[in-house]
Amino acid sequence: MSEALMQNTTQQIIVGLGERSYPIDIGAGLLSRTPLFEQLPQQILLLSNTIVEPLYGDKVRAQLQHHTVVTHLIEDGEGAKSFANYEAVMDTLIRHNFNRDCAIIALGGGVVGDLAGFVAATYQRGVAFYQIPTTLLAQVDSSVGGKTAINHAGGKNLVGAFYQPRAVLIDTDCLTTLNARDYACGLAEVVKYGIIADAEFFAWLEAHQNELNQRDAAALTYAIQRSCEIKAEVVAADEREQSVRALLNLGHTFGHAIEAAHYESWKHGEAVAAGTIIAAYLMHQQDRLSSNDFTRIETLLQQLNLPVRAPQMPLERWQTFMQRDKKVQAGVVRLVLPTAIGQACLEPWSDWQALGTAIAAMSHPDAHSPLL
Ligand SMILES: NC(=O)c1ccc[n+]([C@@H]2O[C@H](COP(=O)([O-])OP(=O)(O)OC[C@H]3O[C@@H](n4cnc5c(N)ncnc54)[C@H](O)[C@@H]3O)[C@@H](O)[C@H]2O)c1
Ligand SMILES: O=C(O)C(=O)C[C@@H](O)[C@H](O)[C@H](O)COP(=O)(O)O
Ligand SMILES: [Zn+2]
Repeated sequence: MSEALMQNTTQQIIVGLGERSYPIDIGAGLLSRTPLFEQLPQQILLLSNTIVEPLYGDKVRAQLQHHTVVTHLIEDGEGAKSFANYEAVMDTLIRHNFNRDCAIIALGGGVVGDLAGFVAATYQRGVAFYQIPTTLLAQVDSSVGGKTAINHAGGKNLVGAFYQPRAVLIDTDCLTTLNARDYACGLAEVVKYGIIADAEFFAWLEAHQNELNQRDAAALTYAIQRSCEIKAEVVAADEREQSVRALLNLGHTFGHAIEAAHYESWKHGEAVAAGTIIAAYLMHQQDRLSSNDFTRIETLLQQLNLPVRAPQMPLERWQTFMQRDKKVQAGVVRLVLPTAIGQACLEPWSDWQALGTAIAAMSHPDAHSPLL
């Protein structure tokens, strides 16, 4: 048992959604805790992938010995958030006669969590859902807030549902096995919270970038905790993205276009980092973000091993994907735009010329992760 668990240093954050409120527990070694979750039903589907299950599957199943557990594994990678896997998981549930009082536990990163959540939202019109996120990105972002989805060839997350988990269990020890690129991806979403909501947190990230890059346990736990606090607060205020929740999409309108065009070579966090720079540059160009703040954003992302230039694509290609963004209203793209560190707004944007200039300035033919 890890020292943190023995000292009982679990942090708990509540996502306040009335009767659908749920806890996020954060700590080292939590996978060895009994029970993993309160009031789990008898039938459990453990959804994981071929990378994560060999690492942590036994630990989870060891805590579920009094339950009937069926494990379903999907392949690794963004491509697994697919209609084919959605159907395959449904087949497993039906083949094993899972009833509506079953539970689905997601063990993995954002891909596993998003697919598991969408299955949980729709199997027999909705069954209990639990998240055990194992990437930094999933721990700070995707496991919290109930956005679930699969991808379509026409774009990211185009088919999905808002469906909240019953609980989220974050074992920070899982991050020891994560590769450097996926670790950096999580930091992109952490930086996002600083930019949209908390200038002090952003300054803390600048001051602690060395510790974060070295995965220092204390720094990492604080970064996860603060990120989850911000996300929980935003989701509680606007569960279905009618207003303030849209800010969590900073960099994503551009980022999703990059991902959709380059699923093989760009990971979500990397695309979000490059998208954030485009949004920041656009505001800087319009004199609505100071050059000091623009430079701070660019520098921090670089220091955290994230790309700060997007791949080059014709403007029409950007436009095709961006027009499918879920924030589009009456055909007009709405962008999340940083106006200062700690502050952002959501704005309709129809000036494609200015957008094209910003995209071109922040794109590069050799753009890719600095860790490649
Ligand atoms: N629902 C939301 O609110 C939300 C938020 C952000 C991102 N997302 C989605 O999440 C996905 C990205 O998530 P991600 O970055 O976790 O990607 P991912 O799920 O593909 O995981 C990244 C890689 O890490 C591996 N992995 C996972 N845990 C590991 C561990 N502990 N040790 C070693 N390897 C491990 C995975 O097998 C994969 O190869 C995207 O599809 C994105 O759209 C959703
Ligand atoms: O929780 C949210 O709200 C977010 O936007 C979080 C994002 O980091 C995440 O990538 C989300 O899946 C994007 O959602 P989408 O609605 O743009 O598909
Ligand atoms: Zn994201």
